[in-house]
Amino acid sequence: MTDFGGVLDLKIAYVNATFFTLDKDNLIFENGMMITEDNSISYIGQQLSELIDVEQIVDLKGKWVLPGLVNTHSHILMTLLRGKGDDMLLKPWLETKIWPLEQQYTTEIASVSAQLGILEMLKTGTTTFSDMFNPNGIDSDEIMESILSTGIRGAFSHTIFSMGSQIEQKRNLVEAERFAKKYKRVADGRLTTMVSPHSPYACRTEALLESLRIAKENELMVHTHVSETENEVYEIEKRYGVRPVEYLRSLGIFNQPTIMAHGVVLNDEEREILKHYDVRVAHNPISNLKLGSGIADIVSLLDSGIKVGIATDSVASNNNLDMFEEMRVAALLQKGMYKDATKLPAEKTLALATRIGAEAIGMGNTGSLEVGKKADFITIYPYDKEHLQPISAAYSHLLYAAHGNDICDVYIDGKNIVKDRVCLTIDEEKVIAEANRLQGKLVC
Ligand SMILES: CSC[C@H]1O[C@@H](n2cnc3c(O)ncnc32)[C@H](O)[C@@H]1O
Ligand SMILES: [Zn+2]
Repeated sequence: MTDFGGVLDLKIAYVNATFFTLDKDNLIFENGMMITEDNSISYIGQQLSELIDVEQIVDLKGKWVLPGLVNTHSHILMTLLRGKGDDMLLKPWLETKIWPLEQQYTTEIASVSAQLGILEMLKTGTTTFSDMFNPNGIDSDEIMESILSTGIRGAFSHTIFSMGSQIEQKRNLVEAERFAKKYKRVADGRLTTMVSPHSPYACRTEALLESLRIAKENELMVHTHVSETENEVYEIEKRYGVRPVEYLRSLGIFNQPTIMAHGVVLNDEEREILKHYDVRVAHNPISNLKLGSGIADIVSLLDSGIKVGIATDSVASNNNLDMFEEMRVAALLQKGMYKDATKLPAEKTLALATRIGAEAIGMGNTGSLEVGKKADFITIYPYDKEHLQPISAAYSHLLYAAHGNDICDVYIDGKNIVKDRVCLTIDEEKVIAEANRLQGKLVC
């Protein structure tokens, strides 16, 4: 595979900015400085008067600098399905709209979807994401090649289903395993893989057990949809006599590091199981609202000591990939649900969308501005933005007032990927034109 840009081994100082570390101490350095070497952060703190061996100085003049956002659950190949299935509950949405549309997929549609989705992610400040690919009729090698070239960081999986025949399921598993092995460590770990059985309702027991075997043998995380709706819990109880969490636990899935998307319908006993096995939850507040699934009780998950990340799900149920919007909705929902405005305060919610989200997907080498972590960061210039005035309360503005379009620059692995709102790795005009040409081929 071609590796976008090779390894960057310059020593660079970023100066004249306010740095929000979002580390455990939530340090803020006004008039601060960050030095990066070999794609990692080697200094963060007050501006130093003497710079030793620095080869380049980047003046960030008045900008806010924060770690890149981490989207813990998405389906980037669904980006061309934006607006093609609104105002429906999950089950009919999947069965009568999304799955028939995904049957029409070609590698070209998937590839343009990936480029458009990543363009949107990058330009709204997401530097890392964890994604489940739709496996129908696509050449995942071509898709991975095009994702690699964008410069983004992520963990990808070829989703495992058992909805067709045994032969189709077998083919699906073989491809998922090949994919998981091949892309386990690409571009110095910038791209990696997970193993993704779709859900307890769309996978037979044998497919879940095979997924577990692949994850174990290759030391990979499991990423799956669990307890998204009341209907799912009812269906699984009817099929297996136990709720989804107990069913997956009984199969041994949680013996492998696991991230489950949704967790909308959980009780205290299930939260205890998740905590015991260190299962992480990807919270998709907007998708859960739009599909009428409900509101996940994030406060109880966090109180139980469970790691929670924030996520968008796909644009077919969101309908954008703006993590600023997602964070704000996540915080407001918990306040409203608990009738308690102290729930999910700004700093905590930002931590879920950065450091804690990164840890939840096993990529703890990013997500905060700390010495030794990857140089993945984003900037905002607040001074010319009326909705970020007065500038006094930065954490508050980042959560309650900012939006994705405020992002000015994006750096990943120390490389400048977005500069003054222009993406340097994707031909924006071409991707948008291709997306508009191809979307007409998807009909349902
Ligand atoms: C594109 S990857 C795998 C598979 O997941 C389906 N999907 C997308 N969003 C959801 C969701 O919220 N719950 C369950 N399944 C979902 C998608 O259609 C793909 O087939
Ligand atoms: Zn999903």
